[in-house]
Amino acid sequence: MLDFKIFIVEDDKWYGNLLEHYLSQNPDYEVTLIGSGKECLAQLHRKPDLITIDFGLPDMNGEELYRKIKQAQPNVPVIIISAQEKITTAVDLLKMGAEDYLVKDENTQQLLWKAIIRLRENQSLKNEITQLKAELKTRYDYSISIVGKSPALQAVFRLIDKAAGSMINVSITGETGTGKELVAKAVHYNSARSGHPYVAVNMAAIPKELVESELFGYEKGAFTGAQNRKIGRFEEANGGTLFLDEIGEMDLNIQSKLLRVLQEKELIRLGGNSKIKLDFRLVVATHKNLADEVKKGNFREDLYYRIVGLPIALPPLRERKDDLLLLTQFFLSNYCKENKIPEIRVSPAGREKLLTYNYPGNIRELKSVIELAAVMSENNIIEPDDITFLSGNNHDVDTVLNTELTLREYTRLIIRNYLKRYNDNVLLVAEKLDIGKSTIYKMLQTGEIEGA
Ligand SMILES: Nc1ncnc2c1ncn2[C@@H]1O[C@H](COP(=O)(O)OP(=O)(O)OP(=O)(O)O)[C@@H](O)[C@H]1O
Repeated sequence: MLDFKIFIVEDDKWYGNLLEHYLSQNPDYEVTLIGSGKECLAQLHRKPDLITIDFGLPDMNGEELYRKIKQAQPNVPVIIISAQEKITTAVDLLKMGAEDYLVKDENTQQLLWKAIIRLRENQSLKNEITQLKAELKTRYDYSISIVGKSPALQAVFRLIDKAAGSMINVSITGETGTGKELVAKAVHYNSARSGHPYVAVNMAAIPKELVESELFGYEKGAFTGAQNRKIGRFEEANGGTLFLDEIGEMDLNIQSKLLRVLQEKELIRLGGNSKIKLDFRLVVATHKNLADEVKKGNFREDLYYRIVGLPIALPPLRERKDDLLLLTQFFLSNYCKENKIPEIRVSPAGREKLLTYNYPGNIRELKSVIELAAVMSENNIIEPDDITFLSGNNHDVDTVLNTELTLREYTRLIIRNYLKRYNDNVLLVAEKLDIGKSTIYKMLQTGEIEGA
């Protein structure tokens, strides 16, 4: 460990030597005794980790020296040691940011010893927090966490930059598992609001009757069971970003309340009467086409225009197959690192198989497929047999069409597939495909298709 440099500024030589001797018992401490304020300032270039100053120095008083030290080195901790017990002086210095204020008596050395230990513990916590914050930032440095080189994704990156650099609302659309939440986080953590909260609420996951209290919060006694005040999610996001996922699921009554909050930038908790000022950036996401929902009367038009802000549309994975192998590599290497196992590769035939599937669950599904394949693989190589597609539909539409079957054969393939999906329920399959049930029965009778 590097030595911890301590300056003791004390004009009483005997007392200074006492402190120096006492603190030097710790071999990690490099203690320097300094006799005056001026000399202390002259030595600051040595970058001490802590300075203790005697309040009553002959050349300048403790407060003046404190200010000068802080001007030169704002981050160095300073402990004041004083012969006088004037509370107001102590309070003033502590308010100005002094680390501690110790009164000279027979316990001073021990108190100082303890104060230094406390200080170092706090410093190591602070360092840890700074390091964690830096890590968090790289985690959301989207060029690392959002993988993809396809032109479609590059366009998304440019929009994330635009959104992060402004305060505009953002609306993200895309099928399930395309990375909507990842984009919302990237916008927040790269924006000027990154030091403030990021609050995510999934509208589809909150029971209807709880939505209002969850979003707006409530005062004690607002309704039966409201035993304490609860801060709502809007308020929690104050200063930061509120991410409303699946906004298309929000019911019309809540939509009008959200609109009011956005217009007035304030809310009243349920059962309360004081207005609370709000300031957050709204990011919404949906897998639905909101403009269509507006046409159908399911979504308020005025709210739609308020929230649409900067739209970011995420392409489905099947439309950017050039990213698929990159993502595969990314998930595989994460998997191996997390499980502390040697690198696993995908064989050329395995890669072919991965590329023929259409991934209705998009990147989330690819991740699960890859992790399962990694578990199933032998000798650190993923072969086609190790790969199982989760939706049970191994046929990418393009692949099926390229097989060039006859119409009769296509019909057979489709009916067989549906019967498998709906547990041989002929009536349901006939209804789903909008064909007569007798067509299916006939094919079953002649053995053209076989039931389960
Ligand atoms: N481009 C990408 N690079 C790396 N991982 C990604 C990428 N896109 C998505 N993922 C991963 O895929 C999973 C699903 O992403 P996310 O939850 O952001 O999708 P979503 O669109 O919000 O899904 P849903 O609509 O179902 O809520 C997550 O594990 C996420 O980390």
